[in-house]
Amino acid sequence: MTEVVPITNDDLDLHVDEEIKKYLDPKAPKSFFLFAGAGSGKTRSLVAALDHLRGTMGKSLRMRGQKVAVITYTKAARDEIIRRTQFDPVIAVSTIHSFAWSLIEGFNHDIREWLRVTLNDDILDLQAKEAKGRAGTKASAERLADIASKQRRLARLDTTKKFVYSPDSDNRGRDSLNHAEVLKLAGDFLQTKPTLRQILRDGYPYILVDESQDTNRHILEALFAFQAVHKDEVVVGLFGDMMQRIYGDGQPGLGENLPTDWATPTKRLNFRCPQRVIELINKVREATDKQAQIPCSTAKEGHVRMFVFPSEGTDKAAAEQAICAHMARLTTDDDWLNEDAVKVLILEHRMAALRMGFDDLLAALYPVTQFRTALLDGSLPVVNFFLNLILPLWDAKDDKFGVARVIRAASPLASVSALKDAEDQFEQLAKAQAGVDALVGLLDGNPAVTFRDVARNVAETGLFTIPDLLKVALAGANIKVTDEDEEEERTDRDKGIEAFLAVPFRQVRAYAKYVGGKARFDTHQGVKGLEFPRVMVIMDDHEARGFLFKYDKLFGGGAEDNQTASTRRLFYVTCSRAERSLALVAYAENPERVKNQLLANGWFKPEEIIFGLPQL
Ligand SMILES: Nc1ncnc2c1ncn2[C@@H]1O[C@H](COP(=O)(O)OP(=O)(O)OP(=O)(O)O)[C@@H](O)[C@H]1O
Repeated sequence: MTEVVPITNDDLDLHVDEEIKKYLDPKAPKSFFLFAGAGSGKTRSLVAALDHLRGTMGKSLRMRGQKVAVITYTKAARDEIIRRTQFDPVIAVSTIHSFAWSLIEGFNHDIREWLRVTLNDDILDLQAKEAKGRAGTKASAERLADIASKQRRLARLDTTKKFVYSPDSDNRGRDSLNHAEVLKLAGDFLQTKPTLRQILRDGYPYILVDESQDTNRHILEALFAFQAVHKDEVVVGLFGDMMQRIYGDGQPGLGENLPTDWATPTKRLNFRCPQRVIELINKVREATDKQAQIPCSTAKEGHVRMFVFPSEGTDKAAAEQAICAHMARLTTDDDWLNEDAVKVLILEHRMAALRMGFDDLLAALYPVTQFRTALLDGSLPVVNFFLNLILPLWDAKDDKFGVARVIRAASPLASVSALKDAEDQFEQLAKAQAGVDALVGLLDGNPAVTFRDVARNVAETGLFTIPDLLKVALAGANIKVTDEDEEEERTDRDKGIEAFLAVPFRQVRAYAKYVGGKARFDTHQGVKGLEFPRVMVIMDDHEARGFLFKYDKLFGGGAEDNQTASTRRLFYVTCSRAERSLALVAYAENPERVKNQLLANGWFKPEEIIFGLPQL
């Protein structure tokens, strides 16, 4: 095992930031591609570049009405960069979807014609498939429905005056564009419309893209085309790491065959991880581009342990608790015993839901495609009725001011107009109080109360206005479905809400913690760009039921294919989040095979691999 030795000179990569400053010189702009390993300070270099631009160019950019465009992968990353650049309006930070929409919004005629061609092509394609396929099958029924829906949309095009889009919603309106269309439209328009390229050049002479290994390929290709035409007037700067490409949207060979006028600075240090973690991620990376990182001078030795359990028959909660205790002893870091101080990475939201206790809630609503995004970001109205009104009210039951706050803000019984119209205001307020008492009476000491019980209770007292979708579900609650055909006719949405209403109300608390970002759990994919002192990575193919990633295959010496490669990249991302110590937990179908492979591939020392419950 090649040991990594910390560097004595942490300035090894300092020249990169200086070079970037030169590329940003408006008299000699040079586009660049800064690709480097995890924790090497790419985001830091991005912020340094922005600070430099604000300091040297801020005034002239403002005078010309220009801005620096920064494209981030997530909203959280966007907010972080906005914060780190002190909310300076000259820095326009957006996610790829907002950026794309800002380019094409208002080009209604061009959008219409683009959609006309695209929809026609799609319909022809589907019709050809239908002609070849078998009639009467599920696939055929879906194809026919798809054709009909595209034809309806086509017929509507001429009456659509203005196309609308929101980067943060499901865009289900008549005149809405969907997320994929907006990215493709922006990509196509930028490639084919010189006017749009000029608008972009005049508005944004600097375009910096973070996490560009995962940035949508249509937009990246268009940015390359844009840069090629305006290379002496603009700078496009791409930041990223191909080893951290974990979404399918990016450009696979990004960085290969870069135009010769692009600069390619790189960084070799890792400022985040301890030595042992860097040694591991260098090994993991060996199978791809062999880029090895060097620890910075202050890097501690650090700890890594790999725990392997059979996927069947293991009490996972107990195992994970024992691992925390073991890690606390091994690292002499008692924060491993503090739930809130350990970041636990799971593959699927379901794995967090099971561990936290909102699995029924998730299982009911997650399958409803139109609900999914809102469910995971905490903005789904049918759940938020319980989350934002009922839960805070119940929590405030012993605090009369707290109760009054919720009631005044949201109860129609205590609204200004209700009180004004009431003959007797005290009587009116007593009605609201009776509603509160009925609700608290139902919830107190009664863990089995379901969302439906709560909704009915509130509907009876009129304490809050029930969202329409819940009203629909309550209306149908007593009607039994008589046969399979009838069941088929019901929408997934209605079935999902019905299942949700049968779930115990108390699951909403754990759900609130998870979507509020306060849980110790996060997904493997969701922590890209972040860092935590103690990281536990849970790898459980069976529980995750995923088909994109398979840890059994990565650890068990399976064939080297796309799935193994993407799992290896995901593993690299998760391991490289650790600032101090790292516990890896694999629930394997064949622990014996995993054991032999792990011992053979040299990623871990024998004493770092633990089978079954660790001894304290
Ligand atoms: N030159 C430096 N001196 C001291 N600390 C640094 C330096 N560069 C980066 N860091 C620190 O190292 C950590 C990782 O930096 P950063 O998040 O910018 O890396 P990254 O390359 O964007 O990582 P990743 O690709 O893993 O998301 C941060 O805590 C950052 O403050």
